[in-house]
Amino acid sequence: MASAGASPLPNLRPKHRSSSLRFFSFEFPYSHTFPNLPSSKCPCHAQNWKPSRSARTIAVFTEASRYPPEAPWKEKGDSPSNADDISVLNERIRKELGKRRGLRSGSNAVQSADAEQYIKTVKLQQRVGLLKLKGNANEKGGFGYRVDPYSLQPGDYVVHRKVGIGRFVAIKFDVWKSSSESSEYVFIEYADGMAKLPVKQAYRMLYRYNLPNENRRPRALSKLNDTSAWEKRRIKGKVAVQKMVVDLMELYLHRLKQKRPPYCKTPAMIEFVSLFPYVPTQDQKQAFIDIEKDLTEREAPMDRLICGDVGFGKTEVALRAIFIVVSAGKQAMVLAPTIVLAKQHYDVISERFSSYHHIHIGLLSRFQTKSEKEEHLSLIKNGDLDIIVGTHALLGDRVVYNRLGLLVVDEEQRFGVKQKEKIASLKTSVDVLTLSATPIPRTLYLALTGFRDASLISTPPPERVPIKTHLSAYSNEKVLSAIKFEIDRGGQVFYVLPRIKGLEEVMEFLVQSFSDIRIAIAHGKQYSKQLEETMKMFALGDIKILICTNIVESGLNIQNANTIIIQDVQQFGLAQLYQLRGRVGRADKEAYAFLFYPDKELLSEQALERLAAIDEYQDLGQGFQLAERDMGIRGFGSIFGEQQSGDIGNVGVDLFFEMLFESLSKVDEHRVVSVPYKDSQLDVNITPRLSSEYISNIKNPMELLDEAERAAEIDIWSLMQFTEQLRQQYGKEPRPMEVFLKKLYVRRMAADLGISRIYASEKTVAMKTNMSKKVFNLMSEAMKSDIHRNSLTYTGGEIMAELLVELPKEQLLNWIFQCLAELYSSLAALVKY
Ligand SMILES: Nc1ncnc2c1ncn2[C@@H]1O[C@H](COP(=O)(O)OP(=O)(O)OP(=O)(O)O)[C@@H](O)[C@H]1O
Repeated sequence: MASAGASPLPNLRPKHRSSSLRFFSFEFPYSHTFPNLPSSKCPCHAQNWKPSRSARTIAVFTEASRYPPEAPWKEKGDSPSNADDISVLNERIRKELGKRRGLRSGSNAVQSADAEQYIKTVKLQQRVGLLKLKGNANEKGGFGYRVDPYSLQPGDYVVHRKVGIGRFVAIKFDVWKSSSESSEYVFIEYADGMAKLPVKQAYRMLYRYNLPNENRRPRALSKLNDTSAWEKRRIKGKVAVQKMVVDLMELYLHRLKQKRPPYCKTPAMIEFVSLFPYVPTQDQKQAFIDIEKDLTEREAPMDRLICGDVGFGKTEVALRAIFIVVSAGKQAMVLAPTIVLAKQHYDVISERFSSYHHIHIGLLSRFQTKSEKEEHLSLIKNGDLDIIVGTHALLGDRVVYNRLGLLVVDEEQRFGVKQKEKIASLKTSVDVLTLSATPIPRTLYLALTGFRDASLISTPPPERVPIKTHLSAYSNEKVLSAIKFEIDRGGQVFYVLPRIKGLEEVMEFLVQSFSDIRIAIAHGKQYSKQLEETMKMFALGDIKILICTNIVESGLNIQNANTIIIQDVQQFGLAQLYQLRGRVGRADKEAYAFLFYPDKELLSEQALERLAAIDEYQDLGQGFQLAERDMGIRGFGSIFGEQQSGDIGNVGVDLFFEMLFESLSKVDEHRVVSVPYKDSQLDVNITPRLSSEYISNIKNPMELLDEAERAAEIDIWSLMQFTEQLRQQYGKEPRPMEVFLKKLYVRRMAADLGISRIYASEKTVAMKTNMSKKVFNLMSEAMKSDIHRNSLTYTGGEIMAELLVELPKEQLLNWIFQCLAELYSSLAALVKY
């Protein structure tokens, strides 16, 4: 049987275009494609096509069909084939739905009843989370992200929910127009004037304008007298937030549909647990319970995020998950972002599993020779390795697993787009545990309760002491005395620079003073063997001082290294600095971080602010506060993916978060219940007559029309595929056919939007719908065309449109098509079950 998805079939062109092209007849007995039409190269192609059972002869040619054939029936006034309404809509559908369909097969992935139950559970769980947040409300002035106006400094950028981005000037006493009493006002500069806001109102409406990237500033200030541009940005942000939430929810629902038998609770676990040399913290205990439940009580594969500050003990959580899976005879893969970290994980795992001789552990690394690598690949394939550790190389096609059960991903945000896609595709078939050292704000975590499986480790292991951080201008003496102190107490030192250039110079300087100890250089451009050797010797304690770049940034755990010196600290980002500092203080010894800048005079205001923050947040676990203030967005990235920075840029992080909370807590209100296609009625009396020229060119025209109807009945994706392929084969259709197709699109879109009937009377178009007013508001707000938006109103169960004039039938159909297409573009932001 020919498989359309696997090998693209040759493309079709109509017979009348044969002159310059080689074409031949092709007997095509039974295919996944629909009759007469060719397969496209789309990976999702033909997913929904029910094959026609009859054998048929089709024309095939060898040239790619990038250029749709020119249609002989093209009429004056026809829109060019690549920019008409249908192709614009098709393109959008492909863009918006394509990715999701790659991840989820079938359009009815989740049954409405399942979804209902799930939404209920989520709401319940979330209420608990939100209650906890409200419990903290007094300390933080509510769980919103609004700013305390008194904390603003002149020049700070702020966002007013209704007006947009401005610059804070001052808080001063002033009088309100007619009143003689003076009170305090917040003065904000906008592009076209100064706004004066009562302090009380400022508390309700103002946000700080933060961006994920600390160096970015808003492109322009908003205008007081024309808020339309701001309004557009705000709505864009709101819809983006909604889409993210719905996407998260759909992924979750989809995953719940996947099934695998739960793992057995193994008695051997008791022994494994007893071999952990520490008393776990409360948060660790909870995380152990969470993963054990995921693996042994649930049928849906696990997709849990273990989120915790640097050095707070996430690794043990992963080790226990690995133990459960491996004890059941499955393989576990541990994926690390760098080879140095992969090696460290390998060492830790080998040590922790050292009493289990039957569990075989392997490290796939670029340090290995070709034959070593081949050997490892065959061990993995034959199932002779139970735990496989490595970098992204483990995701390559050459790595064939025997019975992969668990994937542990360390610091997923550090992998590339392709690798993340691969990880996402694995999530439907294996259990996945993701470790993230980037703290997520507690508020975000609690608000997400129920939407994303996450365990938060926010308490440090006992006896951990805060890292003593010293920030000062560079001096040789300070460097030497810090190193001397550490070496004298038997410890080791990280010496970090922002660039490779300069490492040698530091080396020369240090060997003069510490000639009797081993000092080495490490950076990412070194030969792998050399780097491996250096890291190994540093881990063993043979090397006492490691001069390096931020290659040591995340995850490295060397308990005896308790002093870190960071030179040219102003060149590092706050998050990076936080991670770097976390390399020390990973045991119960007091640890020190010395942060040196060259000369305070040379530092920008921003750099000073950043450094002040790292200085301020020295206590253990303050990473979370830091996250809340400056890098919440990174933690946010590990929950939602990183693509949203553009949307966030529109409104700033704080307002974006607030919108996110609103959207999360209202997810059940933003729900569209589709109606069956057959029940969606279009009462616009227009019957297109296909020309004989067009019909004569088509084999089985009646069947083609039936196919179109069937495609529309399946879903919009199928209808899009149908029209695209029709055009590939026959060129842009003549107007009557376009009308026919548009009617199908209108009914399909209407059905998806929960619209059961569309009818017109003089200048009025009415659409009977089950959608709520809230949903209608969201959809119409997001409409790009003012004309469409302004003409629509919602009155209990009906959307009414008032047109300026009564339109002829065909134009009316076009209007309805456009209007629905606009409403349709918000569908991704709505729950659709
Ligand atoms: N409950 C505990 N009590 C004392 N020490 C612990 C405890 N849990 C873990 N540790 C130790 O703390 C150190 C840091 O733990 P681990 O490497 O798991 O941190 P992590 O959260 O993975 O940090 P990173 O994000 O930096 O990788 C390890 O040496 C580990 O053995």
